[in-house]
Amino acid sequence: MQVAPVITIDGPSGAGKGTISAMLAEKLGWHFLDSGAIYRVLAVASLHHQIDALDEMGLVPLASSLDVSFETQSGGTRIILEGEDVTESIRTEEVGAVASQVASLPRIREALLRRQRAFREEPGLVADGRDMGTVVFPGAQAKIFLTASAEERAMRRYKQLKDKGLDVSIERLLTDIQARDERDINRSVAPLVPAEDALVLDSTQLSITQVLETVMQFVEDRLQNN
Ligand SMILES: Nc1ncnc2c1ncn2[C@@H]1O[C@H](COP(=O)(O)OP(=O)(O)OP(=O)(O)O)[C@@H](O)[C@H]1O
Ligand SMILES: Nc1ccn([C@@H]2O[C@H](COP(=O)(O)O)[C@@H](O)[C@H]2O)c(=O)n1
Repeated sequence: MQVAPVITIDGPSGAGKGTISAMLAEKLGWHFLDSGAIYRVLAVASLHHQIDALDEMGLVPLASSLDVSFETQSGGTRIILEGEDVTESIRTEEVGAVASQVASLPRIREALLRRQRAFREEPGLVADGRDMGTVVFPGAQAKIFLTASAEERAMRRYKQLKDKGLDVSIERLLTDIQARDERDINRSVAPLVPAEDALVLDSTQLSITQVLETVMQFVEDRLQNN
């Protein structure tokens, strides 16, 4: 049976995965999976239900039956958790930190696998995360590992949050990013690591346009030769 093609974009927090994945999906007219949003939603659900972020057995039923929907509207995708719009509230650094704790639990990752794979639909999928090319879609047609220095990623996040009118400290953002990197890289399951067949792209010195051009060229080449 023919299955829809997949392009995976993995990498650390703030590397630009979401930005590039959304642009690529738009250009190709493909679906887009922001897998980090699923972990973030679970983090918020754990707070709602007062389940500790490291209580693996307590979180499994919640992860397996997570009441979340991704509703595409003209202004973008709205994320609805248990009837509440959490599109903006899942984006805080605090929720990101809880998400990375929840994501370190093997049974939680297992419980979320099917939900992520269900996004693979015709005409194709661009999937953004940490383990898209290594675990969730190992047979993807093109895999990219997008990275940048922690200092550059903290600076990008700082500008992003300042633009939203939030008062943040760059030192604190850098510490948070380094802690999240450490947890994502060193966890026992699905650690943050480039897939063997991934294009590793360091965007520290590259603009969004330059990254998109490089990624597009690589993807076109892979899709033609697959
Ligand atoms: N090459 C780049 N140069 C400058 N700024 C960039 C670049 N790529 C992305 N950005 C900006 O950096 C910020 C973070 O990007 P983005 O949210 O896409 O990162 P991410 O890897 O998806 O992070 P996370 O995994 O935490 O969701 C955004 O404000 C985005 O516009
Ligand atoms: N495939 C993934 C995606 C995300 N995570 C974890 O979730 C945290 C939040 O992700 P963002 O991309 O929205 O920042 C992230 O720090 C990871 O710990 C994951 O493990 N696997």
